[in-house]
Amino acid sequence: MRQSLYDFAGGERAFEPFAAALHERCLADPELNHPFSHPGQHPQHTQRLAAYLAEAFGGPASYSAECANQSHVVWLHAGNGDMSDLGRRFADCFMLAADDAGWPDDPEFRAAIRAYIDWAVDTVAMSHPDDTDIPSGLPLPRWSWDGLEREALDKG
Ligand code: HEM
Repeated sequence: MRQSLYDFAGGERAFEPFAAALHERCLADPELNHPFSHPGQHPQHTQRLAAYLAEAFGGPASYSAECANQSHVVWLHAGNGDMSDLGRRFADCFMLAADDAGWPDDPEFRAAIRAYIDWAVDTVAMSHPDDTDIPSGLPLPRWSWDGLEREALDKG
């Protein structure tokens, strides 16, 4: 079986540096820094984001086991109105963070993670701009070289 995106990125050690770089990139962006500068954000933000992304890319299901489910993450981003420009900026930061963290610059890998983040921006961050009424118990979506793993979604 083909290596997961998680393993290809570098496995366990690859995700915290990536999440830290992504957070730095967001803070350095003139628009994106606002949502990330609100008080009361989770003190373990970077670690939780790292665990979420590791699981999304085929790593261990630690975020689902120890943190929360997809419903919570969608809810965190819901009800903020039109964020389309922020979404595009976030996706750009995501790709720059891959460089910052020294992730492989293999073109197929980069295309797979670009496809993921474009999809995730729509699904996670912008699916509920005007309400916070999120279906409960949504499983964390897994992404592979071929895109969304629907089977994982169906199984929950
Ligand atoms: C428009 C783009 C986005 C903005 C402005 C944004 C903003 C935020 C903010 C402000 C937080 C911190 C919430 C808190 O701790 O109170 C957060 C947490 C988080 N975001 Fe985003 N986000 C965006 C896109 C995304 C995307 C596309 C994903 C998924 C790939 C994502 C995954 C997460 C995760 C996993 C957390 C941490 C949840 C936890 O603490 O358990 N975000 N986001």
